[in-house]
Amino acid sequence: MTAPIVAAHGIHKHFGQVHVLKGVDLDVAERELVFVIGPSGSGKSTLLRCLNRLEEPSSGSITVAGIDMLSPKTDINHARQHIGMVFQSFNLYPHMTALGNVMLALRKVAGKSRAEAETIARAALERVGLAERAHHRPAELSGGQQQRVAIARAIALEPRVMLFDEPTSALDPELVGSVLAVMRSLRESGMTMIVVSHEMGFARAAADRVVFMDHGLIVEQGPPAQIFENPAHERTRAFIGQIRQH
Ligand SMILES: Nc1ncnc2c1ncn2[C@@H]1O[C@H](COP(=O)(O)OP(=O)(O)OP(=O)(O)O)[C@@H](O)[C@H]1O
Repeated sequence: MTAPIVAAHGIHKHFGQVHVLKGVDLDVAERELVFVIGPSGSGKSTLLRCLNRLEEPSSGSITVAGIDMLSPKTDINHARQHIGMVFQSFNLYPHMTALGNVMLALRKVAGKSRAEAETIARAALERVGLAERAHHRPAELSGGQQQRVAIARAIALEPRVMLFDEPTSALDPELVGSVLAVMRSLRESGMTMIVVSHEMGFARAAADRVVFMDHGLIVEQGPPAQIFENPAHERTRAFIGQIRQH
């Protein structure tokens, strides 16, 4: 691997007495799409949240796009511009339009002028297929459209890496495809992505690597075909069997 764009080494995270991440190492190459799977409570969300320091790791090192994320000298708000994050719940401001939500991030986080922010926000909404809905409020949009606004808000900041935490699990099944299509086009444009999700079809089609986490550790990783069809570990096999039944 050439120098990884995300390098997380020896990550531990405790919540009080609970040891949630127990020494996770994850290197991600530029343009790679890494899928993270694992049982509920295995630490997948916590790992993503440590990568952009929404959570403070108890120990370890994290570098993203050359920035030492854990250094006290790092301006974390500035650093987060490089790491877009999309959550299960879209976290849009309900009183603002789609355009307003995307513009707010550009104005507050990137310090863009109103005119600049509007131009960039419109282009980002276009990219997720929502140019026509720019003036709709979240309540006037489907869940899939709201999630696409959230993606537009993140990509408008031109991040180097995108983190997705169960981006489709709050959506009605018929809306999942539209969000996956946007993720696929991002992937095709060369975006580096780390995706926590159980969308195995998408993982098979788009992921370079699947990482299986259990009890705060990466148990096994490899290409999707290997992890889904021929996992080496009993725990991976049991988990894949479970998600297949859903
Ligand atoms: N802020 C917090 N305070 C205390 N415990 C937490 C906190 N956040 C997460 N945990 C605990 O850390 C463990 C891992 O949670 P995490 O959300 O990372 O798991 P996950 O693999 O993403 O699970 P899921 O698939 O259910 O989202 C869980 O036991 C959870 O209860």
